[in-house]
Amino acid sequence: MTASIISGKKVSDEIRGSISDEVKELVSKNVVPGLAVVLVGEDAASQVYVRNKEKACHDLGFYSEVHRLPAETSEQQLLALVDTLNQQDTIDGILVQLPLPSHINEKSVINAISVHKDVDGFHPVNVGNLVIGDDSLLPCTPAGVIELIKRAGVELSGKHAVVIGRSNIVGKPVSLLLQRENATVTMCHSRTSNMAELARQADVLVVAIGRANFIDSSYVKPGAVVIDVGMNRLENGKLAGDVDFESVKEVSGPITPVPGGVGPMTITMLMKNTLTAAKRNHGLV
Ligand SMILES: Nc1nc2c(c(=O)[nH]1)N[C@@H](CN(C=O)c1ccc(C(=O)N[C@@H](CCC(=O)O)C(=O)O)cc1)CN2
Repeated sequence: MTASIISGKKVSDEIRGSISDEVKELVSKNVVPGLAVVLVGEDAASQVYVRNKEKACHDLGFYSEVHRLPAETSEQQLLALVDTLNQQDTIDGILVQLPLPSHINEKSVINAISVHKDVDGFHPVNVGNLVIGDDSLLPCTPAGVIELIKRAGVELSGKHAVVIGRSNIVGKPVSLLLQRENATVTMCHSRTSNMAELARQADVLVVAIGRANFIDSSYVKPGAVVIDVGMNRLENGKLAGDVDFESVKEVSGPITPVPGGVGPMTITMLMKNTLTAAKRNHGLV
């Protein structure tokens, strides 16, 4: 039997509806959440994502600034812009779109963003708070993954979750958030020798490896929930996830599609973080 689809678009629209209502309330108090997005270079995928973020801001009534800088921008020039945005009262959240050109040190840039305006949740202080379980701005894609699982009605407590991939922006934080929901978490990565065997033990399988259609049905326990974080642009221009959707949906439980799954949730969680930052910056929480 074909699996049910977890629609990130549908869940995202529901959450954005709530965000829009909250923004209207804030605006009535003369508070307009402001997001600054910085894009360095001409990476095509990044341009799409930044455009999606800008549109979400406009749709939800946020103030939005997008700074599009040439690829030749120096690290110092970028750091100077971040410093200016840190001090700008109309800006509650700042993000610098990744990846950056190789001559710029990503860690230096992330560290330069004010912790309170770090709506990506990448700053070491926010990451540290995530690790120890303290309140923090959460990284958007991991937070979106958890929200999708919960809204699909999946109980995580006591379940075995297997995360394939250990990146700083997805694999590691999503593993921590799954633990926070009392799942038992196995993290697989490029050096894992028995990945398929471990993946088949998962009640919930989260895949974030950046390899198109890599995970087929041989990695999936019948009925397991499958969350595909992959975002791979194929030579024909189409988007593919890390999961071979057509094969896996015949054995899995609820599964996210690509596009229309985790991607829209990333943007929505960014809007949620920006709203939270705005309320905090104005002493409303
Ligand atoms: N500073 C950041 N950089 C990057 C992040 C991030 O969270 N912060 N994450 C990824 C890219 N990403 C956000 O920027 C992102 C990826 C995909 C989507 C999305 O909406 N995908 C759509 C399809 C879009 C398309 O047509 O290509 C979908 O899956 O339905 C949004 C955001 C790396 N960089």
